[in-house]
Amino acid sequence: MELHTLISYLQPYRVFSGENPMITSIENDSRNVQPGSLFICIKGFTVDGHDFVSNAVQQGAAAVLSEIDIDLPVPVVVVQNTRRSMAVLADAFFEQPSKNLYLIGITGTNGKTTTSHLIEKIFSDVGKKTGLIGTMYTKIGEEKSEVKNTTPDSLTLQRIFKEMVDKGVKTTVMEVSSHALDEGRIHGCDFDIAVFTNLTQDHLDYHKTMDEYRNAKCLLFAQLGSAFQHERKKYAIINMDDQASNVFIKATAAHVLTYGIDQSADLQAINIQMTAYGTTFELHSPFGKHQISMQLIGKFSVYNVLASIGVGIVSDIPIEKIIKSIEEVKGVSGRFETVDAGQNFSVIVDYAHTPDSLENVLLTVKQFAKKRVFVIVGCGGDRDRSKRPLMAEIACRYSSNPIFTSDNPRSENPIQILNDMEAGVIGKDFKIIVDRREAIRSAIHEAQEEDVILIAGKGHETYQLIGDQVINFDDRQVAKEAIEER
Ligand SMILES: CC(=O)N[C@H]1[C@@H](OP(=O)(O)OP(=O)(O)OC[C@H]2O[C@@H](n3ccc(=O)[nH]c3=O)[C@H](O)[C@@H]2O)O[C@H](CO)[C@@H](O)[C@@H]1O[C@H](C)C(=O)N[C@@H](C)C(=O)N[C@H](CCC(=O)O)C(=O)O
Ligand SMILES: Nc1ncnc2c1ncn2[C@@H]1O[C@H](COP(=O)(O)OP(=O)(O)OP(=O)(O)O)[C@@H](O)[C@H]1O
Ligand SMILES: N[C@H](CCC[C@H](N)C(=O)O)C(=O)O
Ligand SMILES: [Mg+2]
Repeated sequence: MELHTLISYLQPYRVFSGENPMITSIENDSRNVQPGSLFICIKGFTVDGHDFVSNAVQQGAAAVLSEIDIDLPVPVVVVQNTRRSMAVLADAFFEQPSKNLYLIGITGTNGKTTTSHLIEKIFSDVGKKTGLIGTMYTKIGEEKSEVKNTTPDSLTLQRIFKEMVDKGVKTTVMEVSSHALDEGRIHGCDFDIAVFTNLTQDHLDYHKTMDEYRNAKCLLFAQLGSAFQHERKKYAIINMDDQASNVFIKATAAHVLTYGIDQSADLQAINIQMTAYGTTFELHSPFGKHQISMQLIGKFSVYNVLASIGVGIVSDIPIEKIIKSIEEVKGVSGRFETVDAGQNFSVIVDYAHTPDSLENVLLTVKQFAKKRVFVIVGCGGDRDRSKRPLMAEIACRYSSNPIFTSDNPRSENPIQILNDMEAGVIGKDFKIIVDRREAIRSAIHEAQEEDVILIAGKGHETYQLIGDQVINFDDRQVAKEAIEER
């Protein structure tokens, strides 16, 4: 695309040089620039992309998008906000790919990955080619690619959408993180459905207050558009049991379908019964009453299922087919995943890394535990410090044998993170074992028949981030090895 055609999508800008080169790619990382690229300089949280402009030009950038006037031998387009402009340009450059996708966005503190997998299954079971974007990977049909963020930056996102469209994807389900919303990573996305799972404390390092965090999440619903737009109906699927539900409803002009357990809602789960092997409940919906018997465990799983059923219903998928898909789901990798190496006690690996998710998962474990409950838990470095004492307190409240350990300390001193956790449980009984492998081994060696060990926080992760090192580490593998050592 010629530079002038591309930048015609922008709001007023200044351009230096009358040249009109052919733009063959857009890049926001100087290290990826090739001859013909438009290099976009982003002022980041750690570095300023404007500082890499000379590298970009040396590597052949055909033009530069900047927030400041720079004297360069290639055309420089100056805009007020390059991050916002990047979303506009990426959408235009890749020919507005999200318009050709049935796009479902999921936001909320917990349950995004789980719910997106449930929704993906519902759609693929009715024969749609699906795409999925989230914490674990990007998936096109069965083909998976690694990701850096839960929600990629706008440029990467539009590139993925374009690849999805080219590969015949019809329905894309994506997790939308609060960081992504705040940074405008999803500007330019034409969503058909937005789902709200829940809002509890996380990421206050970034958003500072719960109000700001909620406002960021609301942006998905504001961006959804009107109830009927571009010949398509738009829906917001909202959890009525969450205190913030009404704020989310007010934020959207789209149609609203609600779900809940405790509050009355369009889709409601009644008479929930749980065993250690699954959950049953009665679904009351606009289509009548249906009995559901699923393999997923916990009240929190019922919420994820209700949200997914809501998406299926507003997408005109017959309710019987939706229910069949849900009942077939065994679980999502690293979410309440059991490790079985022939031992006579239970080991569960779960991705709970917020106070609310830890409480939910421990409450679920306690419902079935016949003997002691061990929990091995840590808190991520360079993340919300204020959740550390809360998570420690929850671990002590609901387990007989809490062990605090490391979970991706990143640039922080692991001992300092553990000190922050300890501040929430002064005078309580717990162990501290800094090395996560040793913490897991200790619990497994101590466990007796019918005890339960919950290993929380890392779920599907296959690494431990210590300083700037990425060390191979998989809770499931480490637990298996420890069981075999016994
Ligand atoms: C704090 C934050 O949100 N940071 C995100 C942000 O980085 P940034 O824009 O500030 O980038 P930066 O590293 O300062 O660099 C600025 C610019 O210089 C460029 N650069 C840099 C070096 C160089 O040699 N040349 C060059 O051109 C960079 O490409 C970039 O364009 O934008 C990047 C691209 O979108 C993200 O990858 C990055 O996420 C970092 C890795 C991160 O840790 N983010 C977390 C907090 C996050 O976003 N998490 C949520 C999930 C939360 C949840 O689900 O619970 C997520 O969506 O992943
Ligand atoms: N609806 C829910 N409500 C509360 N807790 C939940 C819910 N669903 C899952 N959880 C808990 O939260 C953990 C993380 O779930 P999941 O990965 O689906 O959430 P997420 O929103 O994608 O998280 P992230 O913000 O890291 O992407 C699970 O392992 C489980 O302990
Ligand atoms: N999306 C979350 C994942 C946290 C996972 C946990 N293992 C940690 O590293 O804190 C985050 O980036 O805050
Ligand atoms: Mg996720």
